[in-house]
Amino acid sequence: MTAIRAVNLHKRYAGTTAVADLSFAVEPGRVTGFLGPNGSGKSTTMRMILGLDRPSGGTALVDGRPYHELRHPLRKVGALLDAKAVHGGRSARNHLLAVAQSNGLPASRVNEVLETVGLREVARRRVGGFSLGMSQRLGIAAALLGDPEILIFDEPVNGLDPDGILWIRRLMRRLAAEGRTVFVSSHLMSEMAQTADHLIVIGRGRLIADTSVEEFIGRSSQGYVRVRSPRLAEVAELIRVGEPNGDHLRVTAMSTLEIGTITARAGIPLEELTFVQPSLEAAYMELTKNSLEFTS
Ligand SMILES: Nc1ncnc2c1ncn2[C@@H]1O[C@H](COP(=O)(O)OP(=O)(O)OP(=O)(O)O)[C@@H](O)[C@H]1O
Repeated sequence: MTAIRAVNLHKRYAGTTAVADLSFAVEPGRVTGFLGPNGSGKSTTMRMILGLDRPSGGTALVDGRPYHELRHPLRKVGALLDAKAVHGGRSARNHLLAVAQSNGLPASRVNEVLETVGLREVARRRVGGFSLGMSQRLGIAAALLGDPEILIFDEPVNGLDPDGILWIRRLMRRLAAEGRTVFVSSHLMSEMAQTADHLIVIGRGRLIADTSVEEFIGRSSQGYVRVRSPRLAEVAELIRVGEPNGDHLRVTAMSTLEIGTITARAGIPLEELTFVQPSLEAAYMELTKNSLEFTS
């Protein structure tokens, strides 16, 4: 059963289209990365899934229903959107107790989730004094309170130190291994490559790719050969398949050996003949380059 489904989702704010005709499905038992540059509409989409924003068109379904029709929403879906959006005067424990009580969840869950996120020792401290990493952990504790099948995390590693990042990655992998649905946004390909099984990539509110991470890596690891020569025009004419790119040629249809053999036979000197394996980040930049809100 598909856990989250967006069908022709659309969101317009005055003067801005934040999400445009967006359709995708998020399946259980894996981590699905929701990837896109800043301002591409990830938070808006997540807010529509969670019933916090009303779509201008289309629908967002959680377990086959709009969020507001779920009988026990927190038992179905837990979310971390903005970690700092909690009452700073309360202790971590009281914050979680308030969430549990107002949602008909047993108070016994509070200690369990405090333990899971490693905040037991600081449970009585005021949330207002928490670091960003501690706040993220608290937000995740709140998301886990109802022991939900579906988890939605918006940029959970933003601003965390390496320990915190590793911890969140492991937690997400564990939740998915338990058969839960994990839908997590990020603007960093490198982060998603290490955490996600599947990717939904958007740019300017539109779907760019819906693919497994494996496939994405496979597709983007084709590479090309960079050729530089003081007689570049002659090289281009000889090999015919090179694409001029500034002071060099980019060749995808020939190997370094083929190019080297042809140019050696013609007696043309080369300054450079390199096989370039693009990084995942580079592949992602290439994919989204036309959909950046601002380019520097
Ligand atoms: N309440 C709002 N009113 C007006 N415009 C908004 C509002 N919320 C978002 N937007 C606009 O909608 C677009 C998408 O924003 P959104 O926050 O969903 O993107 P994002 O991918 O989550 O970005 P980021 O990674 O920077 O959080 C942006 O152009 C943003 O300025």
